Amino acid sequence: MEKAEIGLIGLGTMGSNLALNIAEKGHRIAVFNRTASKTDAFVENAGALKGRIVPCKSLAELADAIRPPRPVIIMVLAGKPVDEQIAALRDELSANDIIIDAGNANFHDTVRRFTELQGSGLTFIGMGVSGGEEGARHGPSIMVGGTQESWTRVEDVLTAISAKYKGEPCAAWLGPDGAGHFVKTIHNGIEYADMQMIAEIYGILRDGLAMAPKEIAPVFAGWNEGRLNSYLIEITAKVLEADDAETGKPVVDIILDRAGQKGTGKWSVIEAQQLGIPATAIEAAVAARVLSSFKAERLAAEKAYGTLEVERISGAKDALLKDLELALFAGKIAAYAQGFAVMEGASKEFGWNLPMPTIARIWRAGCIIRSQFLDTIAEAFGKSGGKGNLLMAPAFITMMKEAHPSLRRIVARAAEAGLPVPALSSALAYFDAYRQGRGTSNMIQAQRDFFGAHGFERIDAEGAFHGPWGMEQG
Ligand SMILES: NC(=O)C1=CN([C@@H]2O[C@H](COP(=O)(O)OP(=O)(O)OC[C@H]3O[C@@H](n4cnc5c(N)ncnc54)[C@H](OP(=O)(O)O)[C@@H]3O)[C@@H](O)[C@H]2O)C=CC1
Ligand SMILES: O=C(CO)[C@H](O)[C@H](O)COP(=O)(O)O
Repeated sequence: MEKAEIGLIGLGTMGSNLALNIAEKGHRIAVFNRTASKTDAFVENAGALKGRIVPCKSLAELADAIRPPRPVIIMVLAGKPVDEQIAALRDELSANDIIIDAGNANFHDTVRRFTELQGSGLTFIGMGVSGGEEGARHGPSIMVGGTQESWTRVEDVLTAISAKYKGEPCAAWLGPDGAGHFVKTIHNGIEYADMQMIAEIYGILRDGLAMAPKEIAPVFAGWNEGRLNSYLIEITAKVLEADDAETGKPVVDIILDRAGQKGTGKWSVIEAQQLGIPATAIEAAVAARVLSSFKAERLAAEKAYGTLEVERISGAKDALLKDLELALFAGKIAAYAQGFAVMEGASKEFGWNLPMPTIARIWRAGCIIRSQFLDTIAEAFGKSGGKGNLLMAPAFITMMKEAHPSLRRIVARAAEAGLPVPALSSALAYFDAYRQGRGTSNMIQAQRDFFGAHGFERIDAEGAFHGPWGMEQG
């Protein structure tokens, strides 16, 4: 039988679609799934692509079906399952074969796996893939970490299956070992912030203006035609339009307000904290998902404090909608500035030399946060080389100057109305603190020195000083 060019393990949502994408681009692919019945069903439903798919019932069969040197993609749940698959593959593969972990791995695991495989003859690639089901099938954004030499060996197939932005492939080698998975993690952190801020604006429209889903849908659809144009805004409008077949009610109204999460948002926040880079909008988004999961506690608290009235915001609706659009845009700028700053911090810390303009470019299509906005970021980073906070790029200074007064008004009105906007208000506070030449941490320094003799710097002299606190010092 003709040998396959590539193998794939894990025929779940992402793996099955990625396998079809690879087959569609003309590559013969061998596939294996832990639950064999899924492999059979997958091949059965592969239609015209069936002839390019080699179903395998074991990893030995999979290895035998691929022409060496073998590239094998693992697309299973993150964590232990990946380690188990790598351990089992090591017995079946030989020198020069490449193992590619394409799931959402924690980059620390990727660095460890990369190191463990060094000297084994096998090569390891940690690859972030974004785009969900649809992206995997028709073109995801692909973020590769590993040796540059290993990237050249798989570049053709990965660029072929990736999304294209005006003909440019959204796949790139971003740096050694964990670089690809780190960038994918921060992509997801930004995704969390984007989604949370959209949900907060939806909350203002629903509870502040008492608008029904079908009234809100055209608002988002309209914004999708302007500066907020993005996949997430587009699907938000579609979500708001959809009805539940069983009840006839808008689907969004029957979905429980308890958000799930698989870990990438939390990893983003942990890494931001470890690197000492503020990522407050992302942190707020992760915390909001956690708080959303305390459903019973929230219901009890609502009972204790009393239910707030719906329709809490009044005034000229057109002006308010314009403010909401600009507020969301300003929040988005701050959240992306934070995400890119975390990547810049990691790049320095781990010596990765992450190519920021390339990252912005490969996020313009295929991935969940794809947007017109990323093209603006790519352009700004193209000029600056991607160094420094996005908030200091000339184009972003202009945009933020126009948009931040709206963010300020919306956060203030939401606070007055009792509507929670944690990500938007964190974004605003970050911006206000970032642009404040003289902040208030002189007081923190005074307090630290008062109770702990930690010392402080003066504005008018070099050196370390103590305050006149006397015996009260702790
Ligand atoms: N869904 C999405 O939008 C995206 C997901 N990802 C990432 O891709 C990866 C796969 O996700 P997705 O396809 O959604 O997940 P699914 O739940 O759809 O599929 C999971 C796959 O993992 C396999 N698997 C689970 N546990 C084990 C194990 N212990 N040993 C061997 N195989 C195992 C399953 O096999 P079996 O059929 O036998 O259970 C199945 O093939 C994850 O890392 C996810 O975070 C990345 C981008 C987007
Ligand atoms: O990687 C993805 C999108 O980019 C996955 O859909 C991921 O599952 C999203 O994260 P979470 O499940 O935590 O919301």
